[in-house]
Amino acid sequence: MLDGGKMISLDGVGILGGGGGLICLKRRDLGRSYGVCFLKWRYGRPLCAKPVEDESVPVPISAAELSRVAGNAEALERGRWNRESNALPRQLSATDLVAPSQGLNIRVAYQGLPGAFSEAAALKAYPLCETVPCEEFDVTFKAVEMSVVDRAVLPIENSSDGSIHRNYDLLLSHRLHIVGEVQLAVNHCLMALPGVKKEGIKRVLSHPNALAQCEFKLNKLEVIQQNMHDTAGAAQIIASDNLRDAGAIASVQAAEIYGLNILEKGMQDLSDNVTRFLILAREPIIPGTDRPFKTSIVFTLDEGPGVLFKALAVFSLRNISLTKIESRPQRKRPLKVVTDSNHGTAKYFDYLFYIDFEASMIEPRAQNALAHLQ
Ligand SMILES: O=C(O)C(=O)C[C@]1(C(=O)O)C=C[C@@H](O)C=C1
Repeated sequence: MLDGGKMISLDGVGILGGGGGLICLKRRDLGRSYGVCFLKWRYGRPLCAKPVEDESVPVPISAAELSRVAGNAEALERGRWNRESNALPRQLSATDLVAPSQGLNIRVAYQGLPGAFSEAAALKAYPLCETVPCEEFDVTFKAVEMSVVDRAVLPIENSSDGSIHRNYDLLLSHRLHIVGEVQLAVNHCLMALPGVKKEGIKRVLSHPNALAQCEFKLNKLEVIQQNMHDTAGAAQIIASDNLRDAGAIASVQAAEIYGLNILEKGMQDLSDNVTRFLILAREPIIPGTDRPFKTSIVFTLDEGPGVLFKALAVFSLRNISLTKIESRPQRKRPLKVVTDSNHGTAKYFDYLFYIDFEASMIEPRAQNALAHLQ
C-alpha cells in the first residue's frame, strides 16, 4: 500500500472521491462506518496549465437560471397557492428532468479544436451541452478544477491502441472525480484541401493516437507522419496555412468545419475502433444500485511473493469482475531497493496499479473488498 499502508482511492465512476481526505462508508450489514483513506498526492511537478482565454471564462450561473432549467421558477418565487390569482406553482414534468441530464446549461471541456473526437464524445455524453475546447489535457483538468467549466471529457483508452497514459497520470495530480464514461466509435478520414489528390500528399498530420490507429494504411501511402495536438487541429492547420502537400487524419465533422475534402473514410486499421472517454467533475456522484456502477481505484503494493495475485483475489473472492488493470511507474519512487539473503541487493521498478471493477461502493461486497485490500 502506498505511503505507510494507505490505499489511494482515485475515484469510482461516480463512487469515490478523487482528492485528499477520508470517505466514511457505512457498512449496511454491520451498521457501522469505516474510513477509506486516500491521499492527495502530487509529484512536485508544477502544473503547466496555459491561461484560458478571457472569452471562455463563463458567466457564473445564477440561481434564477438554475430554477428556470428545472422549470419551476414560479414555485420558488411564490412557493404556495395564491388565493387571488388561483395560481399554483407549475409542476415539474418528465421533460424538465431530461434537460439537465442531457447537458442543458452544462459546459464540458475537451482537448482539441471543434471537430475533435473528444468533442463528439462530450456531445454523446451530454447532447445539449456547450463544448469548450482546450489546448492541452492539463488545461482540460484545470478548467474543471477552477470552475471555468462543469465537466471534462478525456480519452483514457482505445480498443486497438491501448491506454492513454498521460491521462492516467493526470488523474492523480488533479482533484477531480470520475462521474461516468462514454465510448465512441472512431472513424478516421484522410482529408486534404479541395483539388489535392491522394498522390499529391507528401505528409499526413494528426494526433499521435490517431496516426497509430491508422498505421497500416499510412505506411502503404509512404508519407511522412507529423504529430499534432489533436485531429481537428491537423485539419485546421492545413486549411489556415493552405498546405497543398499535406493531408490530415480527422473526423467527418472536422472536414466540414475546415472545408477539406474527404479522400478516404475508414482509415483505421481495425474496423472496430472505439475510444473510451472518462467524464470528470468536481463533485462525486452518489453510488447507487439502480444501474450498473464501476469503481476505479489506484494503489501500490509492498514487496513479497504473489502480492499482486493476492490483491486481485479480494475481488474474485467476492465475485466482482475487473474490467481494466493498468500499471504506471511510481514517479515519486520509481525504483525500490530490495535486499534478499540469497541474491543480495537488487533494484526493482515500483508501480502504481489502476483497477476498474464492476460494483457500486454502496454494495457491502465492494466495501469488504476494499477493506480487505487495504
Ligand atoms: O484528436 C482528437 O480528435 C481526440 O479527440 C484525441 C484522440 C485520442 O487522444 O485518442 C481521441 C480519440 C481518437 O482515439 C484519437 C484521438
